[in-house]
Amino acid sequence: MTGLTVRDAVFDFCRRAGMTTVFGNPGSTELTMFRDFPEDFSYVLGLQESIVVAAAAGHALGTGRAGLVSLHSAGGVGHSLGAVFNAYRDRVPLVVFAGQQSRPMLPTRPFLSADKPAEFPRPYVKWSAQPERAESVPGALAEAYRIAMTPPRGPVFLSVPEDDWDHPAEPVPHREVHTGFGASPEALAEVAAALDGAASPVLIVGPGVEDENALPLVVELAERTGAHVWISPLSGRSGFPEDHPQFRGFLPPVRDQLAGRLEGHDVILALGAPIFVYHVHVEGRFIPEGARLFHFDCDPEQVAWAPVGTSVLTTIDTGVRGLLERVGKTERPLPEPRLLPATPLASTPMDPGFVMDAIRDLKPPNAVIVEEAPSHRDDFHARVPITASGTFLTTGSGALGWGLPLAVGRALASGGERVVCVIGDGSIMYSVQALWTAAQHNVPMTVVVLRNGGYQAVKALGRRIGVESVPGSNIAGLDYPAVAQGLGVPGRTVTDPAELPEALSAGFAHDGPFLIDVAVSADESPMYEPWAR
Ligand SMILES: O=C(O)C(=O)c1ccccc1
Repeated sequence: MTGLTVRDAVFDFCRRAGMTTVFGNPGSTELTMFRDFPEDFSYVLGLQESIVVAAAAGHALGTGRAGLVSLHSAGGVGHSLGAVFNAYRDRVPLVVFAGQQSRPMLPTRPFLSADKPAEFPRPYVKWSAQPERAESVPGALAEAYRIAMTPPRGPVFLSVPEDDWDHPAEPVPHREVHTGFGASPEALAEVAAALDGAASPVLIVGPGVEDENALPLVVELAERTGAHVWISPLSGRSGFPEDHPQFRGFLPPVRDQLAGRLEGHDVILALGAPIFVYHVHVEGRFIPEGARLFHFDCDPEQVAWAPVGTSVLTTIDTGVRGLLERVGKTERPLPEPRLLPATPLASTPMDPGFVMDAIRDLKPPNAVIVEEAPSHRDDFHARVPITASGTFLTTGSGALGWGLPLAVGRALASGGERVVCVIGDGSIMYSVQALWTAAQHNVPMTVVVLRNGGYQAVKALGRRIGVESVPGSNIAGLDYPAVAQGLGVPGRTVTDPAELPEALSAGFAHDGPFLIDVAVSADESPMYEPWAR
């Protein structure tokens, strides 16, 4: 025997994996996990479990390592699940520990205990277990971690009864796992031939490109082929330099509109992008008639359910590298340059576009934008071009309450860059306690609340189908700077457009978190129906 406990072996493994920041919210069933908490680990407290998970995700996206999470038994896991759903769909690697009552108590269903703990977070975890024996916990963690980090990455879940942590255990042997994998030469030759022979190819860049640090390769492929480039609908990451002359914009999450944007292209190559994320149902073609679609992704399930096209199971870096070895240089006409929309006139309340343009012009050059302002998403993308990999994050899956804690976690991983969280007044209230964590750690984050007084995206989606009045969609009467102040974050309200530049500049330069609440006008048009505008 080595004299080690399960706890020693677990922390030793986490240390070797670079997971030394625990995002958590503790309870009695986790007390034994934290006996003699190692000095080289830190614990970041979130005041509710969905905040804990989203902050760990922001940290993971900032560091490139898996996030480490500790949740309280059944209730805590329940609170976290909306964020776990986003982490799963957005492919963020997280190792989630959950507490559990001691094994001898479990037969009589004690207070706080989880029934069928491994089933609770499914299907939104890649792997889930409560090991049969205490001494199996470290090995189960190693397996879980490797699964979390294997493309497509995602959350894994480990329920550990509290009496397991003091149990003797062996250390986990060191192992390496190389997780990239590639397409067959035949598949690459087929796609390369299609690109070479295309009259007008188009690339659709999805979040997988950033996940795999493949952006330089994708830019090279775009320039080699002269293809137009779109970002996939509702992508949760930046994907392509939006000031590049070949960049065309974001595809709409509506089937017929999306196919319309691709009209005129004969060869479509989707890279790390699901085909396709839609938000509302409309009948129609997936892609234009006669076009050939090729789809590169690392997820066997996605290549199975993709409704059209030829899928190639590959990680994006290896797949694109393989294409670059085979595709010739073709000069094709560049698309018309994209123009920024005109800045709206100053008004009270302010047009949201007026605020976005000011954010674009005044934000620090290395800022990372975290966006959760659903009714302004299209306008935001049109006005604030993202030009560097890793500098835009949002939910690609839709569970709100993710953006603010994601920004806090990303700011905790900051190497000097400022995080600018652009968020709706509806969105921020799902997880506003995340401001407290931001204040405790004095993170470099500026929150800009676009306050339009309601769940405007829901109203706008209602308008597109003739539901003119949506019950429960007004949320006026909240004082956001006062709420922030109560959680330890200074803030101010701006109603006069003339004050906005000074307020933003001061907020971006503030030492620590700062909140700016801006009264904006509510858009009256239906969502996703541009012809109605
Ligand atoms: O459609 C919705 O109800 C919704 O919650 C949502 C989430 C993100 C963006 C837009 C709408």
